[in-house]
Amino acid sequence: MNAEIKTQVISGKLAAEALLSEVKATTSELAKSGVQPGLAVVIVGNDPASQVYVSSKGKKAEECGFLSIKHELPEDAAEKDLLDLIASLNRDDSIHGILVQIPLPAHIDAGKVIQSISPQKDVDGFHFTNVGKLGTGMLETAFVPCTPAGSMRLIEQIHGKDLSGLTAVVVGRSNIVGKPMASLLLAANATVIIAHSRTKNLEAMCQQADILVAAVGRPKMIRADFLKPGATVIDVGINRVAAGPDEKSKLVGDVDFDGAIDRAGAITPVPGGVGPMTIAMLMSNTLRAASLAAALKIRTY
Ligand SMILES: NC(=O)C1=CN([C@@H]2O[C@H](COP(=O)(O)OP(=O)(O)OC[C@H]3O[C@@H](n4cnc5c(N)ncnc54)[C@H](OP(=O)(O)O)[C@@H]3O)[C@@H](O)[C@H]2O)C=CC1
Ligand SMILES: Nc1nc(=O)c2c([nH]1)NC[C@@H]1CN(c3ccc(C(=O)N[C@@H](CCC(=O)O)C(=O)O)cc3)C=[N+]21
Repeated sequence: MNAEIKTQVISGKLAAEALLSEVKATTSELAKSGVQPGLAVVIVGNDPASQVYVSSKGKKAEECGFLSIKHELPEDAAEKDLLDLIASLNRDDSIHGILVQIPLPAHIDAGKVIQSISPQKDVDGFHFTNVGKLGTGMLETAFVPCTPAGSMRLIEQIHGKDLSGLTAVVVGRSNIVGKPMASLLLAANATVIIAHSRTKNLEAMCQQADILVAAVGRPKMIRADFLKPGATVIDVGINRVAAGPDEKSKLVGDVDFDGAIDRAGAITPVPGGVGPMTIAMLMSNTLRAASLAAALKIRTY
């Protein structure tokens, strides 16, 4: 390890445990007034990676004391069946959060499905209403996408809530990670650069970053020489790669962790970084949805 830089490995696992224990405590408080948060997770098809994520979301929801419901639709389910299911979950008072696992099969219009979820139950923060609130800085009432929200909490551990004067580079511009991440960094006063596949000289761009967020989906693409010494590196990438001829596949991020650790000031590992925070934020968003729904039941006069 570099003698001059003492690199901090940011544990998303620990931060997620801390957040989940807060969620559990607030859930027990809410139970006293007869409210139990309910999360419905919908999965279409049997992609093995999606199955793993969905069951871990269900397990965490139960651990938090939530009502946890899973709906599994076959790969060839009609779009209308999925829309009908969402309509019934929208009407169901015991369900406060609805998550439709992405990706969906190609014959289903994912955009249409996402927009059919009630914005008040959109714990993924993908509905236009929530995207618009985030984009216009109305964070008090928005549901913020879980991965960027979780990443912000990890950044907060290093830099606090106010990122004034810091340059943040987000590599990736997807609607579920890159763009909302950039909006949150901007809302926290960072100067934000969004890089993507058409960016010229990515390496020089990344070297500007006091905070670098990698959300690309390319294993170990961000190397040590992309980093400004001492930078905070948030690795969102989850890439399953072959480990060896007879070994099981393993997970790697978008950052070359072993190289980057000698140059970064702080860095998230994969696994054990952003991933667990994503799931913890989903629980936090579901609790928030349940609390807001309960508050709205109180008479105004
Ligand atoms: N930890 C977690 O909880 C989560 C992790 N992920 C992971 O994060 C990663 C990104 O996910 P997601 O945003 O959905 O992915 P997308 O594939 O939707 O987006 C990838 C982005 O990276 C950009 N990109 C691709 N190649 C390059 C390149 N060579 N140079 C610069 N930019 C490039 C693309 O640019 P362009 O727009 O020009 O095509 C695009 O904006 C994946 O590994 C995914 O598995 C995702 C969600 C949650
Ligand atoms: N509607 C929707 N919302 C999502 O939030 C959503 C989605 N669809 N589709 C897929 C992506 C991906 N995603 C992850 C969540 C947790 C981990 C996670 O916990 N990862 C563990 C490792 C898990 C493992 O070993 O496979 C870790 O990084 O330590 C990873 C990825 C949520 N996504």
